[in-house]
Amino acid sequence: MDAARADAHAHDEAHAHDDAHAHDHAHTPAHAAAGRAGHRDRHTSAPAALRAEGIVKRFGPTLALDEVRLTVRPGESHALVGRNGAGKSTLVGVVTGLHRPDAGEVTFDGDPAPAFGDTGAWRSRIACVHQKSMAVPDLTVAENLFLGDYGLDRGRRLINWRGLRRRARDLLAEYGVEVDPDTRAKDLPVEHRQFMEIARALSFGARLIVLDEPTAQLDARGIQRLFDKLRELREQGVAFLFISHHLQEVYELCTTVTVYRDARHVLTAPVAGLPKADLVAAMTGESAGAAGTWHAKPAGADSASAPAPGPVPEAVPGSRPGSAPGSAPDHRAGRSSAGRAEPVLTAEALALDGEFEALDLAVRPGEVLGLAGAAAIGTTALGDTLVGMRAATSGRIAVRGRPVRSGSVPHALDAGIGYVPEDRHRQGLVAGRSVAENATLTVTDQLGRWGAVLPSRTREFAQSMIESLDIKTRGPEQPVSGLSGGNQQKVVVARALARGPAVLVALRPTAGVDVTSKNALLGVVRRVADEGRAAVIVSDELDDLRVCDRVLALFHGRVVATFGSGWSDRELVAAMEGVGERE
Ligand SMILES: Nc1ncnc2c1ncn2[C@@H]1O[C@H](COP(=O)(O)OP(=O)(O)OP(=O)(O)O)[C@@H](O)[C@H]1O
Repeated sequence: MDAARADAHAHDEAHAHDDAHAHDHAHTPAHAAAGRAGHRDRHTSAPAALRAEGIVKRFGPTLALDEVRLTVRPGESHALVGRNGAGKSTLVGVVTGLHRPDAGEVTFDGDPAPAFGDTGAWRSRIACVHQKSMAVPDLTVAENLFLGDYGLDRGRRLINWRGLRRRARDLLAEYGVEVDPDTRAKDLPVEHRQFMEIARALSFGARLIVLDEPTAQLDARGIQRLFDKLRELREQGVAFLFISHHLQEVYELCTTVTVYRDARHVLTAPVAGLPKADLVAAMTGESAGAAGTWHAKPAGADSASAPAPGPVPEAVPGSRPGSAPGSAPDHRAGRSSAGRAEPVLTAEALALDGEFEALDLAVRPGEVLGLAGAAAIGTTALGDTLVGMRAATSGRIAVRGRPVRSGSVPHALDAGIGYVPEDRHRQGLVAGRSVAENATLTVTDQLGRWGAVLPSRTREFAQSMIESLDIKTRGPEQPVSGLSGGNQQKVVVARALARGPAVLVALRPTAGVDVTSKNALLGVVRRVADEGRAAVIVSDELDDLRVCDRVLALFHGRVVATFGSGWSDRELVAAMEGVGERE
């Protein structure tokens, strides 16, 4: 057992016996707030808002939860963290009445959980605000708030629309949510949609809300407003279970953290005083490696300075428009000659009306270019345009000097542009198909003669991807729908790499990916460039951008600043927020 593991083990031991033990140390502001709000703490034996004990859940041969436990106190912000596939979503499914556990017990405020299938009773106990909207897009906020609950009209055939709107306004006001009840859900910014769903949950009586990666689609200001709102509600005794891969957010918002690893509970501890390295060690079972030192050595130095950049999976033979990893005589050739070499990807006067203004780009061999900016202000549209998802209003794109037809994904693929889309559910994966089939979707023409896909080649190729990207799956044959969210994202990246692209364009590639896999994925992107190809990362995640050699910050569809690799978080964030000064 190494030191870190021993450390994590010590934590396990310290906290394994009784979750409540962790709370002995947790006299945090939240607990004080809960006390002020009239909520008894454990010393006056208040029952837990949620207690799950000995939960077991299997999906076929997969043991997703192995006798895990979780206790959330009234008015507490409790983080549940763990690597992709650790069992977090499955636990949420169990405690929200979505999955029936194979064993174990769930109680709310000391009462047994409602009967399986009694949705009304479950939602008066607990609600989950998902990453993806659960609202009906074409209905207004008021209609969504009271969907399936026309209580004010019970016994009447007609819905009292005016009453509904008034009640919606009262409800939103009660929780301090400033959203117009007449807005259609599809027109709401993500942040307001989340507020609406929180208000809806509270209106059913729930005092415990699960937030599943709530900040995934918010910009920095949106995150602050969300956190302010959550703190305010916590003061009123509302408890939160916060699922996140952003550990700094766990430290900022939560008072207690529980870690699951490989379907098991490994740690529950107060957040204050828990070193981040210990938390990561508990998640991974090993000591945390140095992260984020992508540019530790000057350009042209040996690439060994980057943290654990796993090997880029071998692309399917004969499939690569880009240079083959093995064929690049000098793996660092790209970076060292980045200034001179012909660009791999160019865009000239590229523009898309309403999204971004005419801009020029040149990404050279060995270079990772970052396009930084919130999704809402043109960066996603720019990424989509580079990969053919959207047709530019004007301008040209070329790969190694060869023009690429605008607005055609197949043409972009043939030209050597590999694409990691942002929304893996909509654009990334075919749910019913296996990991192997999904990973090779872009190369089926290379996997057998005359269009026949040879299962053995598909499997072999998928297996190498599974190993290189550390995809947690039962094997290449498992349907992707059975993978955890983060592991699905890795399959999307595998698919983009399958063709050995000349340039890899990745939109927020690490969204939903755990802390260790994030480094592995970014390492793969880095290596694509180090092998003499090129990469573009479109993101507002600072960790994604750290791997870039050059970052262009966009604000309202315009490049407002350019950074080399030595930027500080503050100056890059300021540029993305439109208040930067560096050009
Ligand atoms: N519907 C399902 N069918 C089969 N296996 C499943 C299903 N849902 C989850 N699993 C398996 O259960 C395990 C736990 O998955 P879960 O989604 O709970 O992980 P997670 O911790 O939420 O991961 P992530 O951070 O990637 O979302 C994984 O091995 C996953 O493959």
